Amino acid sequence: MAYLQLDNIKKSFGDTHVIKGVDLQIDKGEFVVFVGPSGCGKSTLLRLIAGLEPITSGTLSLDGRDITRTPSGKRDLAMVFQSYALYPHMSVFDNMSFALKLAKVSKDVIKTKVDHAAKTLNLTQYLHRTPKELSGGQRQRVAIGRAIVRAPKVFLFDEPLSNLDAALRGNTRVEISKLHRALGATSIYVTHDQVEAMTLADRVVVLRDGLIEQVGTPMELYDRPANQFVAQFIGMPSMNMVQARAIPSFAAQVNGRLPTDGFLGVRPEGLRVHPGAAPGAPARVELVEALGADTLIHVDVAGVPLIARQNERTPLHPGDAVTVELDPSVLHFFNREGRAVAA
Ligand SMILES: Nc1ncnc2c1ncn2[C@@H]1O[C@H](COP(=O)(O)OP(=O)(O)OP(=O)(O)O)[C@@H](O)[C@H]1O
Repeated sequence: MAYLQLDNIKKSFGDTHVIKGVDLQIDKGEFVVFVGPSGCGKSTLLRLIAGLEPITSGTLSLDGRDITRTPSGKRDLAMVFQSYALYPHMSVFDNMSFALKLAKVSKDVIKTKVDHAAKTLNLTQYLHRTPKELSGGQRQRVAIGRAIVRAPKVFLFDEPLSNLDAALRGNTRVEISKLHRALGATSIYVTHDQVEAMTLADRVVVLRDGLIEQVGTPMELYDRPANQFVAQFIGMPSMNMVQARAIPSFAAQVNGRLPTDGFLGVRPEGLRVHPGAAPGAPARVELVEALGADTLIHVDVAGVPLIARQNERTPLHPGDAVTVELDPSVLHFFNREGRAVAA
């Protein structure tokens, strides 16, 4: 049995079925990230694991113990929220030690644990401050510290970085990643952010409409998506999706390998854009987005809008006539139902 095991977990709010039967095994020490479109049930699934919502049916077990009906406080899990949920009138030290005090841990042990967590999170110099005297990133680190001192079996993170600005988000993400490497704690993390999912996760769980679409390492999902939904959800910009016969020169190139009523998927880096006429599909440039390190070129190929990414800068402009070439080594094929078929 896995360290944390979800067997056919379902959740309904009245007549609304939100989680429709989730099976998942998480190993000790794993960092698992839940992603999916808004409303797919990521937070609800996390809250079911945390015990903040009752599970309608199914079994949840942790370290060999059935905790399906165990109250939240007795599950040995710690949750870090987007909103920090710190006590505003208490110092950082008191915020971090609160749960230990409640558990009647001795003062000396509390001090050792809080000092250690503060050191790990670079918070030592702020221990006497109150939350309002801290930046957003520091507050979130206090919230994480509060979880660390409890040494829970599993850390649960619900979009912990979404209130931070882009730069702080990046820094705090790196800190969470280092922290995970240092502590090796089993973690489940809900996010909207692709970069967080790809960089933090040992495995990513892609959810849609209350069900798991695919579970895999970030690169497995990127390189071998099981279906069109995962293919287009993972990766920015999304994988280009072209009906088999929409672009004749592409159809000729993949001839026989793609179901005739299926779809060809190609990531932006799998398209090459050449100025003027060349072997490939004739196209027109719609938009050029220079991002600094790379460039996104939006093209119209036989009425199909596609996005190409290239590392070098481009002299191309909207309206230019170009040719789009497929890199045959990175193609994805999907059948009519959207399931991946062997390339
Ligand atoms: N207490 C509740 N009562 C009724 N419906 C609820 C309740 N909580 C959540 N839902 C519904 O369950 C669905 C899943 O919500 P959930 O918050 O888990 O989605 P999510 O994937 O985390 O979304 P987001 O990314 O927008 O936060 C939504 O349709 C939501 O409206």
